[in-house]
Amino acid sequence: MKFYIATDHAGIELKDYTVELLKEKGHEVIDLGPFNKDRVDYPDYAHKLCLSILEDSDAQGILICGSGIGMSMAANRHEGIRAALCHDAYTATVARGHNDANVLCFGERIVGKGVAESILDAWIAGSFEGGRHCGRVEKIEIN
Ligand SMILES: O=C(CO)[C@H](O)[C@H](O)[C@H](O)COP(=O)(O)O
Repeated sequence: MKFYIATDHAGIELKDYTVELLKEKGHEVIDLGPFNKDRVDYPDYAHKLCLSILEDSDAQGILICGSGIGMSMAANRHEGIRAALCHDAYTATVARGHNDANVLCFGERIVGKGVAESILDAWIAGSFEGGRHCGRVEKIEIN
C-alpha cells in the first residue's frame, strides 16, 4: 500500500517509528514531516496531507498528534476525507470495513508502539465491506 504520513511536534517519535515499520512491512511511505521537534500547528499538517490524499486517491493517510483528536477534526473538514481516530485494532478494523476511512489518526500520548503496530496491521488488513455501509458512507458528505 501507499501511505502519506504527517504529524505535529507531539507525534514525531511515533511518526518516525511508523515510517520505518511500514517500510519494513513493504509499504511505500511519503513522509510529509515535520522532521524535528519544533512546535508546529497540527492543522497545517492535516491539511497538507489531505490535499495529497485527494490528489492520490489510491493512497491512505496517517496523521499523528498528541491525542489524534486535533488531526482528525482538521482532516474531516475536507470533502472526500474520512478520517478515523483509532485507539486499537478494533476501531481500525471498523473504520476501514464500515466507514471506508481513508485517513488513520492516532495519538502518541495515547498509544504506545505495540498498540500502534496492531492498529496499523488491522488497517492494512481491512477493506470496505460495502453493502449496507455504502449509503451510510454517502450520507456523511453534506455538500
Ligand atoms: O490537537 C491535539 C489535542 O486534541 C493534539 O494532541 C496536539 O498534539 C496537542 O494539542 C499539542 O499540545 P502541546 O501542549 O502544544 O504540545
